[in-house]
Amino acid sequence: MKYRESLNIVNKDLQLPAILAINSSINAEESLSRVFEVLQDFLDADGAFVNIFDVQKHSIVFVAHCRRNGLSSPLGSVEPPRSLRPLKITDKVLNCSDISEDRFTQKVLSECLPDVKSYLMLSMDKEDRHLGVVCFYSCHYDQFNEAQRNLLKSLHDSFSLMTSNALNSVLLANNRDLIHENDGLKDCVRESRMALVNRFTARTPSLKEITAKVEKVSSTEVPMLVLGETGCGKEVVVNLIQQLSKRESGPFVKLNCGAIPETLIDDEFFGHEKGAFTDAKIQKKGVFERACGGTLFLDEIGELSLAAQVRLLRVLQQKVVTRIGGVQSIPVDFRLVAATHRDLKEMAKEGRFRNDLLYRLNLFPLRIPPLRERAEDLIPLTEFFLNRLRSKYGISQPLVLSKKSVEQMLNYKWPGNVRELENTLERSVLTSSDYQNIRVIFDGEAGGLGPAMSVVSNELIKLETFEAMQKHYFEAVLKAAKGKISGTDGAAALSGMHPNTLRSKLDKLGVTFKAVKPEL
Ligand SMILES: Nc1ncnc2c1ncn2[C@@H]1O[C@H](COP(=O)(O)OP(=O)(O)OP(=O)(O)O)[C@@H](O)[C@H]1O
Repeated sequence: MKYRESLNIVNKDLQLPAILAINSSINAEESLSRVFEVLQDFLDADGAFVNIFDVQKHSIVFVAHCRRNGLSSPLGSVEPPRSLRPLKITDKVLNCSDISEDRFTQKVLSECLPDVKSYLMLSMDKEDRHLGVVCFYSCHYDQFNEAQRNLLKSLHDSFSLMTSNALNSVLLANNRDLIHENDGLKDCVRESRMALVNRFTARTPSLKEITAKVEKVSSTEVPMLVLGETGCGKEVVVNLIQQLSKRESGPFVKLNCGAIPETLIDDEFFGHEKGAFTDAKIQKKGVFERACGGTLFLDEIGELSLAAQVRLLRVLQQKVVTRIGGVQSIPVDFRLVAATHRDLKEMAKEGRFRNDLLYRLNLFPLRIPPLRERAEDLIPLTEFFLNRLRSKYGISQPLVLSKKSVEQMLNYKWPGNVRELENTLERSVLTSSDYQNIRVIFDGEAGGLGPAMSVVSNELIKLETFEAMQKHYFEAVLKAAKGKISGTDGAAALSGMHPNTLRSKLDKLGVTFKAVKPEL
């Protein structure tokens, strides 16, 4: 046999053990060190490495490295040199006898393996995409011959598998990093959203108790039903549920069932295809579809007709919807939170609410007690609202309720609950002439439920709109200040506001004034 032909013959004695060594592990480091052991005498290489190209991070990542003396050190990753191009590797393996002829590789290895002088390099590509390389190197020039190159060429497919496994591991790790980063970002968003909720919600003792319950089930997907009289804070609690849930970054879709006429409920629920009816100019998604991946809040669920309840139940069971005029079944994935001031059990007994729907909704009911049963909440809520009013109206001094008013408030029944408290305080502050001794004016329409009603003068109970009240108040203040805005005896000082805030307030209310000349 001629010398040249003998070089083309692959060393069969080594081929099979090498393939077995490569395939012995899915861990690239283990495979490489095993195959290196099999090939090291034949190749007479000083070391070998595998690197892959990470497209996401645009870097060359060394995933495995081993050296003849058994020592290997992690090589990390490097950015591909921008101004240089890699050598084109034809016929699967490149035999480079002098690294200075391949400036790209020379640059890539300059930091981590500066002593490399020659190498056999297998290029791993898939459909025009470069995956990485497997390289056996020497610290001497002109180390490798054709027989060695042929052997590596015959192992190309096995090395390919090893490289793509390594690439997958890197991509998985990247994914994990991204998930981690995403979780971190979600935590940040959640914290800032919670801070926002905290800013607009008084952390009353009852609310803390409710929040603890909500947190307990926050990792589950159970539907929740929030019960309570009107104005007691059901929506506040629903917002908390959403913010504490796993779906907090998903959509939060609200539908007030009491505000939708029966004829439109299907359209709200299911949406429609373009052209489904005369007015259907464009396609519309229903609430179930819009809430996909997030939370659907059905407020006033007790107002749903029996027919609409059937349709809701079907969606909850089958988790698919079809738009009006459509044929396609669209899968929907949402968490349901419902609220009502009605007694659904009573309604079910009377046949006005479906038992099967109630059963589904009532897995985790949260009852918010009316304000009259939450004496411990009254003071923190009052403080919270008074502080909010101060910043809303730019009042610099603290707002203090009269002692008598506080007593009346504690005895009052608050039929309109927290909403009534909020409105009552706003009205009282706006009509008060002494912020250090504010007399609370209770709701005249409340039906004489509290003792306070008797002490409020009828004239005040004939309530005007807030705007009109404010207008009258500021006109009176201006009159008392003889039209002066600033200064110690000016209207701003009298109303405890900054002069600029007062001017813009007067502007908004359309209060015109002229400075009145002091009488001589
Ligand atoms: N803990 C709280 N802190 C601050 N404001 C609150 C709190 N609870 C309720 N409120 C306020 O009271 C008002 C009524 O609350 P909310 O709308 O949540 O009540 P609701 O029970 O959903 O009422 P409805 O049955 O009429 O829909 C809102 O302005 C809300 O901001």
